[in-house]
Parts: sequence; C-alpha cells; structure tokens
Amino acid sequence: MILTSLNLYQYRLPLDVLLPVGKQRIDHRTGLVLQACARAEGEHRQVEVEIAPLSGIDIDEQVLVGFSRETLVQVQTALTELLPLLGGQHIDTLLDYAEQSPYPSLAFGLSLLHAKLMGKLDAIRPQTATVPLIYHPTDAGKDLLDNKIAALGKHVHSVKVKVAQTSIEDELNLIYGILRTRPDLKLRLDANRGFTLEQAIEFAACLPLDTIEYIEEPCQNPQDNLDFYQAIGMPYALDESLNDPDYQFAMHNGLTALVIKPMLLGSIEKLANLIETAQSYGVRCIISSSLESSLGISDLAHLAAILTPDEIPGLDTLSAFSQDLIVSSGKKHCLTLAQLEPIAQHVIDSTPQSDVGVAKREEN
Ligand SMILES: O=C(O)CCC(=O)c1ccccc1C(=O)O
Ligand SMILES: [Mg+2]
Repeated sequence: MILTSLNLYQYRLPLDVLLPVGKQRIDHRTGLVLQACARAEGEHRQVEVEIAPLSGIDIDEQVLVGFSRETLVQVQTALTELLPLLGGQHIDTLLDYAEQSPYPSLAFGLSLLHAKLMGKLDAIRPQTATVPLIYHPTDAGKDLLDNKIAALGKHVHSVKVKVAQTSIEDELNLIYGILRTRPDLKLRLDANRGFTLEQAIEFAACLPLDTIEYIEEPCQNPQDNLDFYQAIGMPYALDESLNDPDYQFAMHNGLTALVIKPMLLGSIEKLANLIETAQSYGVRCIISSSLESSLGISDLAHLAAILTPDEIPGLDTLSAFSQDLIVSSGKKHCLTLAQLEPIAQHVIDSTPQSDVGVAKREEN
C-alpha cells in the first residue's frame, strides 16, 4: 500500500470547563490532524489521526510541566519536513519514521496512522466504558461534583479522583462523600506527585484501604513510593514516571498498575512491549487520555480494546470540550477537516505514467 497524499491541519478547541494537567489547569487544547490517503490494487483508503503533545501553557500562562517534552511547533516542523519524504512511499515507511522520531507524540501518531491504514482499528469494537474522572475544576462548585457522583450509572464500579490538589481535609471530605453516596465504588486516586512521603502516609492512613484500587504517583519523589507502600500497604500506580525517556519497567513491591498515555509514550509497538512486560509481572495497564479531542479519544478506545481488553480505560475527559473533532461523540458541533487550518500538504500525481511528487506548502 502506497501513500498518495498527506495533509496536515491544526486545530484549537476551547474547553467549556477547565481540565487538569497535574496541578495545572488548561482552558483550551491545540493539536494537529494528519490525514493520509493510500492506494493498493485499486483499493483506496483515507484516514486521519490526531497528534497533540500535552505541552503549552496553562490558564496562568505558565508552561505545562511533567507531560510532553516536545512542543506543538517542534512536532509541526518535523512533520512538515517529513511529508515530502513519505509521499509515494510504502505505508511501512511510517513505522520506520515512528521508531526514529525523538518525539513520542509523533511516533505514536505515525504508528497509529499505519494501523488505521491497515484497517487494524476497524476490526474491533471500541471499549465504550470509561472510568469517570472526578476533580475540582476551579471554575465549578461542589454542586457540580455532587451531581456528577449522583448521576453515575450502576454499571460504574470505579472512579478516578484527583487528590493532593487542595487541603487534606477537603479531599478526605470529598472521598467520604463519594463513598457515602456510592459505598459500592472502588477508587483510583491520583496524586500527580503532589505529596511528600509524610503527607502521602498521613492522607492514605485516613482512608479505608479496601476501597482504594491504587493511588497514582503518591510521592513528590517517586523513590519514596516504596516507603509509602511499606508504611501503609496502599497499592500505587506509575504515570508521570513513564514519561521519562529513560524509563524502563522495574517491578517493586506495591506497584499495581501503569497508567499508559500513548500520546506521551510513543509508538504502538513500544506501548505493546511495555504492556506485555508489565503484565508478565501481574501489573495492570490502564490506557488513559492525554486530553485529546474526540478523534484521538475514539482511537484510544479502539486501542484499549486491542491492547488491554480486560481493563476499563481512563478516557473521561471529553465532556470538557466545546466541540467534537472529525469523529462525533454526540456533541452538537463536530468540526470537519474543511474547517481546520491547513498547514502542509503533499500530493503524489497518481496517473500511472508519472511518479513525480508535487510538494505544496502553505506558510501561516
Ligand atoms: O487517567 C484518566 O482517567 C484521565 C486522564 C488524566 O487524568 C490525565 C490527563 C492528562 C494529564 C494527566 C492526567 C493524569 O492522570 O494525571
Ligand atoms: Mg495521573
């Protein structure tokens, strides 16, 4: 299968409510959409992927830290240079560039584009269940949270709650409030490295252990996670730790889950290897959102069904988005490609006599 055209677009979507990025908050999301067409023996395929590194600035104009290291501009520049090299090539070339790219978001996007052109995502029903995300939006009150908890369906068995954001007292109240409303729920807590070892122990000691599935990144210094587990016996999960380019899976007491954010980690092959290694030690792998638009979330729901069929992914981040992008999640408005800003384009003349590539590039 040969790549016959590639089109790159940029999107910018305002959010209706703030979304958490660790302790920071964002009020809009920007990213890229890469569309590719490929042909083989009369068959023609056209697919789109979202490439949206989780970097940029928060609502206080502070740089987002702890997630993607690459900026949108870096990825956009790399892709603009890559498109002319990809045009006319076999689609497997996408995998070569994915393995070579220093940018995880780009590696993931290129490998996903390959998988979609191969039809690998069509063959499976997406995971429709997701673990609801509960957090304090600084622009919404306690009522909104209470309503969200009261509205959870009976099929929901776990929720994810952001902690280490406000005071320990407020957060214990929130958690006990949730458990009063729904005593059957299990909780996945996420501290985003917000606690010192002492604070993490003090906090966890106030919670009923058997209601907590795990706590993500309890300690500021992840080396303290082991002491945390030894002191309190609460299982923990790693999330930010996986973003370190040198991260290698290592089994430790108390390590129960990896929170896998594909946009931050790299190619599907790399994800699959990490998942296989972790699962061989009995560590659960939870595919999770990096705050992608509906296009990216839909692909993650398909990938979760393929890579982690026994787990419910953490993809409950779309409700904050004002509009859908390319793929409808049921919102009133769904932006189409024609409504996005084109950044770069590369078309191969597909008449049989000619193999000449024509590159067009628009500066913005
Ligand atoms: O994991 C989930 O369920 C939702 C996604 C989420 O919480 C998140 C999204 C973007 C950046 C960081 C995080 C996080 O897990 O801390
Ligand atoms: Mg987390």
